[in-house]
Amino acid sequence: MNAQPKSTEPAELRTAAVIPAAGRGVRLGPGTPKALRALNGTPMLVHAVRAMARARAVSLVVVVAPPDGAGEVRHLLDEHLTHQTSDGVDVIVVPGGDTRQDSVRLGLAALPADIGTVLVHDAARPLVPVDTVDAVAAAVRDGAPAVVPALPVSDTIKEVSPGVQPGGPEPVVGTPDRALLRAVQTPQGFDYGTLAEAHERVAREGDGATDDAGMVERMGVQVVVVPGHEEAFKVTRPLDLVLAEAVLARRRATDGF
Ligand SMILES: Nc1ccn([C@@H]2O[C@H](COP(=O)(O)OP(=O)(O)OP(=O)(O)O)[C@@H](O)[C@H]2O)c(=O)n1
Ligand SMILES: C[C@](O)(CO)[C@H](O)COP(=O)(O)O
Repeated sequence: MNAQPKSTEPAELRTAAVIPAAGRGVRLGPGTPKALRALNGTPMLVHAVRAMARARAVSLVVVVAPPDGAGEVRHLLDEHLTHQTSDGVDVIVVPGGDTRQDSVRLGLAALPADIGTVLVHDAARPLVPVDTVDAVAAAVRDGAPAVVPALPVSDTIKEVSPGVQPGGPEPVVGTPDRALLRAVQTPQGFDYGTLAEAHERVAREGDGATDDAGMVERMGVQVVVVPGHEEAFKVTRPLDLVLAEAVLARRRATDGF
């Protein structure tokens, strides 16, 4: 558990985390919604909530549950989180939507009026280290309206045009300079007003993005990158579960939790 005291941020400028957890996890395969699947016996979502609650700045966590599963998620969190394991942070649960974007928007709508900074964090990135969360929150609080943690890419990336036949060979149209590419993670941190406006615009105009920062970029707001962490990877496919359980086993062996 983090021994550092919680931030002394004035009440009118509190920081909240919104955790979209309403996805099915189609790429992981059939079964329980992804966020509710267990990693070493504990639901992925519980790991994610603890990771956010441990951050110094965070004083409220909003979990966005599968649309028909808010009651089950509330029950599960009550079962797994004690005052100690949630670092005394309030955790509220709201139902989500059909897309990640809808779910984040519904999470933002549940925030009280005294939130100045929002961290949006995938339930599917359950092992993000607290230092990464703190670094994102600190960058927002230091004045950046939009902050994303990211890592350099290790593969060479090709841009393709659609193949003539689905599943057939795809013509390569370019090879971007790898040194300038970053693989983006969460939590992504925002000034509340900036993110709320971006989501309102997208809902109105219907042009989505695969991450929240992408919506803010479209408004012409400068997004900045801070270092991400290998352990903040997204659990997307079955092999990611194997890696996540190995990371947890290593943490248990080295840190005792
Ligand atoms: N309608 C949705 C879809 C996704 N998410 C959340 O957004 C995060 C990142 O999404 P992803 O990893 O793509 O999850 P899924 O959409 O569940 O995965 P898949 O595309 O394989 O179904 C996850 O925590 C997921 O629960 C959400 O809250 N609401
Ligand atoms: C937000 C995100 O995790 C940043 O990498 C990612 O864009 C989510 O994408 P997905 O389509 O939900 O996997």
